[in-house]
Amino acid sequence: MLGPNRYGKAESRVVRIVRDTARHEIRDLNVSTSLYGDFAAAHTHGDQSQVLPTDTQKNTAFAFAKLHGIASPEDYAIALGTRLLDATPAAEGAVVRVEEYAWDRIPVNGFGHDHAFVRRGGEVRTTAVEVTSAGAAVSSGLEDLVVLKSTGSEFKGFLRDDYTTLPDADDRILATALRARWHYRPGAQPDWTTTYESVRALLLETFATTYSRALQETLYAMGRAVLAAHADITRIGFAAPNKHHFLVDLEPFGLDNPGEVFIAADRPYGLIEAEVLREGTT
Ligand SMILES: O=c1[nH]c(=O)c2[nH]c(=O)[nH]c2[nH]1
Repeated sequence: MLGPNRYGKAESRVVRIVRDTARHEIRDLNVSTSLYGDFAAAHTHGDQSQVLPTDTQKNTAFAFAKLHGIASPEDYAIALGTRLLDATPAAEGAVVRVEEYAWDRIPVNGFGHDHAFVRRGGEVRTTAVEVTSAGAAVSSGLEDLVVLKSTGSEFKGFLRDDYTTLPDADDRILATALRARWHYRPGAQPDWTTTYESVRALLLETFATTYSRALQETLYAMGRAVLAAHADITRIGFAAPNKHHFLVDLEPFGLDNPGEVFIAADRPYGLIEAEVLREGTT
């Protein structure tokens, strides 16, 4: 038997320039769409009559960047998902995932240039919208928010067995490339961008100011801070690689090393994942 299935166009790179004035704006997105529903005939009988081609989905992503603009990734994804669902009778749902890459104006003589931009490093803003007849379920997030604190972090008192070699750490570097995704309550229509910026600021501030007994405790504190400040958000999930920094033994060179020189290991890394939910939600 055919099991669950979905199909769509992954990673359309949609760049939208707003050029109504000499001072241009840029939005740079990576857009993935998919449809699910009753597409059994396409799998069992090669019948494409209910299949809106992935090529059409891609075209719609570009057309909607022109027609609707990109006020925010969330607004754009809701509009696109609604259109794809409406256009496809067999579809029960449309899922639109967006990553946004940020560009800053290049400073020239102290002012941001009108039409020359420099890509902001690393961090990506994300959204995932699922549109069904019940409405749009929206989650938003970020990836690769790389943060480090050079003290204020320990890891000790852990379970030990025959294979444990890790010593207690009273004062270590804590670093991660954070992935976070938060879910809005059904029907919420906050200012998506203001909320994104507020959540990002709360994550950073909590990371900075919370003494960490483990990355697990830090994630939980960050999640609680977000839920406390945003009634529209029902849960937030994290994936945080523990980017280990090991103290280098400088004794062979007659040097002490009181937490000053580290080797940054890129792998393996601890991978700490957690969700924080508002009570009464699942
Ligand atoms: O914050 C941490 N959590 C762990 O679960 C763990 N395990 C480990 O080896 N180091 C760390 N650090």
